[in-house]
Amino acid sequence: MRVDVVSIFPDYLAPLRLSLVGKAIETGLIDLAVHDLRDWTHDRHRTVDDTPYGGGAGMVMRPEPWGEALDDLVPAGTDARLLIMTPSGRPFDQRLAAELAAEPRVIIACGRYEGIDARVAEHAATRMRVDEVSIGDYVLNGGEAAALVIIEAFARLIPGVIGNPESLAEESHSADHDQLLEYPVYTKPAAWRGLEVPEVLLSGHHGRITAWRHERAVELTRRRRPELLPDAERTDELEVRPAV
Ligand SMILES: NC(=S)c1ccno1
Repeated sequence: MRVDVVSIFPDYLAPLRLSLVGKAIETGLIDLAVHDLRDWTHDRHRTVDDTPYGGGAGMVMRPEPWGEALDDLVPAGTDARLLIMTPSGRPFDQRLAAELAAEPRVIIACGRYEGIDARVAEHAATRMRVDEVSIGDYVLNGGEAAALVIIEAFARLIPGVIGNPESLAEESHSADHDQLLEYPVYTKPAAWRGLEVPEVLLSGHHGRITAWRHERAVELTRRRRPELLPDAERTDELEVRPAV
């Protein structure tokens, strides 16, 4: 899989060279290229922004550098998916992460200032798939932090990136886990500061352990994210429990 990231702060993406994503890049599972948008400017000051039409505070990213960058990175006839990081985008979730993990090429545009001229997405959509994506209902100073989150979320789903694919099966929000939140996990010691590991987990009874874990996942999801509950697990009774 080829991933291109375009930013005016390319060094912000340096952490991608670490840990599992970094190893996937080293082994060639992921081909990552990070580009400086200013390489597609032609003036002495390498200008990427200008004042907004219609007035208002702040600056808007000019369309020309983005247009030329996408022309170079996505030649005509190339199958690619462009992601534009913006707080006004569609919510990023595990389902979209799984979609992206199956893409041959992803280009991520990291906006700054008040955002990227809207015509960039409009023009790009005439020749590639474009998604304006948000990692949450909050505003960052730019799209770079969002790009780090999204790349990590989909890269780990690419076969071979995670050593043991079994560990993906029961994670929060995974399709194999009915999109439930993950059950609580424990390791040695069995007793710590007066707190005991739930006895069932020490029983060696795999059927009971599986049932207990599912019950905890449903209970946690009902308490923290009831909208994620599958219909089969929804109940009408109001459960009053300590907020944990
Ligand atoms: N919430 C997202 S993705 C964002 C990008 C820039 N600012 O916020």
